[in-house]
Amino acid sequence: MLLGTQRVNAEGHLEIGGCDAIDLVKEFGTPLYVMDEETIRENCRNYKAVFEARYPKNDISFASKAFLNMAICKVVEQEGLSLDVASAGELYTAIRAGFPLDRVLLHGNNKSLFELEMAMDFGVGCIVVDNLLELRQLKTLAEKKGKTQKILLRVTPGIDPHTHRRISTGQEDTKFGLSVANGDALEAITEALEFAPHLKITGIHCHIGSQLLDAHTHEQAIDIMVGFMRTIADATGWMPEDLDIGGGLGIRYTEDQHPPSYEEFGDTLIGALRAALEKYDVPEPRLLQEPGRALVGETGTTLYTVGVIKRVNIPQDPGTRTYVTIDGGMSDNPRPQLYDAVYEVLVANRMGEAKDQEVRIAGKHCETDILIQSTKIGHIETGDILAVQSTGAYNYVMASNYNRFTKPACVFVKDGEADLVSRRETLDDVVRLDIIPERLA
Ligand SMILES: Cc1ncc(COP(=O)(O)O)c(C=O)c1O
Ligand SMILES: N[C@@H](CCCC[NH3+])C(=O)O
Repeated sequence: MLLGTQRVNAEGHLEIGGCDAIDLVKEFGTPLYVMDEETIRENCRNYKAVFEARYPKNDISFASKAFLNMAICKVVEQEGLSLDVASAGELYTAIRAGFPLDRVLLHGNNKSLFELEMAMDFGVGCIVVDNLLELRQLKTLAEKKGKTQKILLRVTPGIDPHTHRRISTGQEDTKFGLSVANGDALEAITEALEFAPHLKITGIHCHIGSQLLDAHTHEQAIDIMVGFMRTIADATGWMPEDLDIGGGLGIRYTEDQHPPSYEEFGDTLIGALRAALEKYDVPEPRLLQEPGRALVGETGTTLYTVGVIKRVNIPQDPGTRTYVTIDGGMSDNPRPQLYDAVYEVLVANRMGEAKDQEVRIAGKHCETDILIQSTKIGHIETGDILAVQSTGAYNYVMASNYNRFTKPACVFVKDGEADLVSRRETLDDVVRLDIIPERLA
């Protein structure tokens, strides 16, 4: 499977964004996160175009938790998307990149007073309120500052999206949002309306889960959310103007995964929305979405250098297993450990070869950090370059310094050019926050 601008060039090497992966390794080293800028841009444009064609009253925010640095803020801004941030750090990145803050939404299930105040002081367009404590704190802050803050209320539609349990958020038993079913959400909305003019609630939000490989749960969520809009209007006389259905569309990590195309997803969502608007007699809201993974996931490739190759005996047939060890692991991609995530791998310097041996790809941490349990590749030697695909979402942003590894560099490739957008950490970076107190010196 080749994704985005990935190609095999005349040397039999993997090429991304017109750049030979082996040249990238020579220039930037490994592990290396390579992001295919043209495909990110195309994805932003296509996703937007799909919804604009089907339901013009809409706005798409990129969920920056999936991939964030200052360079992506520029790309997202240039492509006309809004930005969803979920912490002071994500917000600060947007601020430092000069992202228009009226196009930023702030999320978080336990926002600190510092985060709320920062958002208000910098003029963040919308704060997605998760709970009553936050609602009341925000009202007090807005009153003190003499400002009107736009908000959405995050609600729990009470449906299980059937994805990995650690990335399911739409069910009743969740730390996120307030329940539609037990009346908590309606109570909070009634209170929010009383907080005018300090708070201006414009609508409701839900996010049901991530890496969803069909649109069925989104359809259910839309029905519940629009039904809830009717309930709100009947109970309070106020009809929400905004309906935010979060993100969640899945991507291809392996060839056998078949998420809906943007078009299919758009058809299903807008079909469900129109049906629900009619069913509950609700006027057209502005439809907001926050895709993360679907815009960047398939655009990332991580390059690693192969080190130790070890054959070990195992009790079962055929009796041996080959461990191919890379120069990274769970510190640059914790997803296999956290979510049993699966990945495909290419040998970037031997692209045309028959895949005739089964191997296990292991990391170099003091853990059994297996990146890929079992995969077929061709001939492999120490020094070869492995390219793990679909690492554009929740990899770079989830990297850690476990075992005091230095975090890898990240490059954007486009039209044969490669630009460093986040440099590799140095050993000095690893100790830069350490302090030896005087009594230990
Ligand atoms: C509130 C919210 N919005 C958007 C997203 C983006 O999700 P995804 O990357 O699955 O599109 C998430 C993460 O799952 C989220 O929690
Ligand atoms: N980090 C998760 C996704 C979390 C979604 C954010 N709400 C993953 O890698 O799949």
